[in-house]
Amino acid sequence: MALEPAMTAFTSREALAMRISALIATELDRGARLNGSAAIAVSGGTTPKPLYEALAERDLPWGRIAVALIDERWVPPDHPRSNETFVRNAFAAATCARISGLYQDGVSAEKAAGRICAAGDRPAFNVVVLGMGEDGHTASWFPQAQGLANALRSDKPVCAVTARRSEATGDEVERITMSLSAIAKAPLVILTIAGGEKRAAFEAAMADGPVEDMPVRAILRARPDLLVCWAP
Ligand SMILES: O=C(O)[C@H](O)[C@@H](O)[C@H](O)[C@H](O)COP(=O)(O)O
Repeated sequence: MALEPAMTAFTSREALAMRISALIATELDRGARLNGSAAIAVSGGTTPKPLYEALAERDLPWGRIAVALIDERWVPPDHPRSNETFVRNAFAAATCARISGLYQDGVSAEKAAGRICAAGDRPAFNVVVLGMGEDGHTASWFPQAQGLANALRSDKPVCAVTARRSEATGDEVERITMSLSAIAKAPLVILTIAGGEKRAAFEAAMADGPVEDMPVRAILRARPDLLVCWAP
């Protein structure tokens, strides 16, 4: 029987944050001890805030731990929707953490992705923390988005995607995101979701169907060992 991701249901978002921050801390501490440094790639959004805050309180060698973004809405750090600023605020307690963003002022996401790939300085991540939208997107792999196929097949660490503009929120269209190949390399891949709608979306994503319709399927199928954590 093919291995498939199993969901761990927590009684609350706080319980998820406490348990999973302990698991992540163990992985980062081990990496820092064995290799001298460790790295975690994190999603933006809102759900993971308690998890990041709990992790930032952990007693870790933060000066040797890189915290990098999985993706970025193509807005500057002073924009209210900046993932970089969300992450910097959530990890504020880890004052020595080496936090880096993806946004580059004055250039397109495509141009910045090319520069980042050429620089070749994205770390090998010990842990990746994904979120998921109710439409089945993860990272910035949006359904039917321009650039999605490339993000799912490229061997480059990051690429640009043009998401569909949300009429409701007028969300920005241009994004930069880690590729499937980069995310799937991490020893520990964690997907955190919250609420009934996202649980239903996850169940739908677990069913057969095109990756283009629910791109989270790409990582569920590439890494059926990933840890799916749900809270009400
Ligand atoms: O830029 C982003 O929004 C994130 O990187 C995105 O992939 C996020 O993980 C999902 O949209 C879920 O967001 P929530 O967890 O806030 O619902």
